[in-house]
Amino acid sequence: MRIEIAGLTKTFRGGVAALDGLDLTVPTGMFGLLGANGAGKTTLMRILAGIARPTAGRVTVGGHDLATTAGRHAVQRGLGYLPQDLGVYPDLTARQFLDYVALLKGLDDPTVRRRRVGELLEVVALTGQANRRLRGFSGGMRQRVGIAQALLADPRLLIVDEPTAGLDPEERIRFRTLLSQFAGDRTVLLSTHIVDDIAQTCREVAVLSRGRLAFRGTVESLTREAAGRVWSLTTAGPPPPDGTVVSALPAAEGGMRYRIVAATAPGPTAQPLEPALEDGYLTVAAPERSALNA
Ligand SMILES: Nc1ncnc2c1ncn2[C@@H]1O[C@H](COP(=O)(O)OP(=O)(O)OP(=O)(O)O)[C@@H](O)[C@H]1O
Repeated sequence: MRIEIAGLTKTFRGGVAALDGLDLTVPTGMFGLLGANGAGKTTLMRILAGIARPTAGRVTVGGHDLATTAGRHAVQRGLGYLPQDLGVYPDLTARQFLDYVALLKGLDDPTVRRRRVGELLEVVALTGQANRRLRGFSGGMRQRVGIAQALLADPRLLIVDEPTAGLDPEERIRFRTLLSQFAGDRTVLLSTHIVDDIAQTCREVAVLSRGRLAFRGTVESLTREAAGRVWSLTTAGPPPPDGTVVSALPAAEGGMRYRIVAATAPGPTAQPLEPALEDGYLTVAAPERSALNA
């Protein structure tokens, strides 16, 4: 299910342009969406889910135009959405909650519904906790309930907004593996701040910056954006003012060892390094600012 976005603009009251003439094509499979806080990721996802309306521009999902009521309904029938903050009813058990959402999604036949809920509890490895109230669930368990509710109607398009924020490493890995397994010939749009989640699951990625497309391409080509721009510099003094400090570690020989993304060597003793995805992301998303020196 291909998503075609052209000239997409969303301006909020007060003049904030959350999206500013965005052009983007999203193919079938897992697709990553990266961007700093406020870059416009959630706004884009809400528009794709039919919850928010654009100020200008055109979006089609699987050929259906989101500007029309018929188009929105067609998209919503094949859509699963896991928002940043999924409201759950704490007094319901996982099974009751999923049953309730399934009913809202039109799974009217109780036998079909029971079977589908049971299947999904199995998929997200919560069968053993199915009859516990959601109030006692950990963040990771709640996110798994969230993904189960998003998958109830077997969507062709799954939109997930920062699903791994706040999860411990084990839960994060489990969750992103689940998404990859689900993707197959469907479209999964994964928005996150966590560059590693994209590196481990997506072939292609887009980077949003201030409502515009800063990059679109393969994960490898985003990494290559930083080729020749990543440096290691050990110094007892402060980091150089130009460039973005990616990491700072105490050096064995004293002082600090900085990993720096900068167009030119940040000092005479700087050593070139192989770029990683995070370096590529910083090159396209924040070329003008340094993490430590901003
Ligand atoms: N309902 C709203 N009213 C006014 N401004 C809004 C509204 N929703 C979002 N914005 C603004 O639009 C911009 C983009 O916000 P958005 O939530 O889409 O970014 P984001 O990339 O999802 O950020 P985050 O990673 O923090 O969730 C921000 O400047 C935000 O303050």
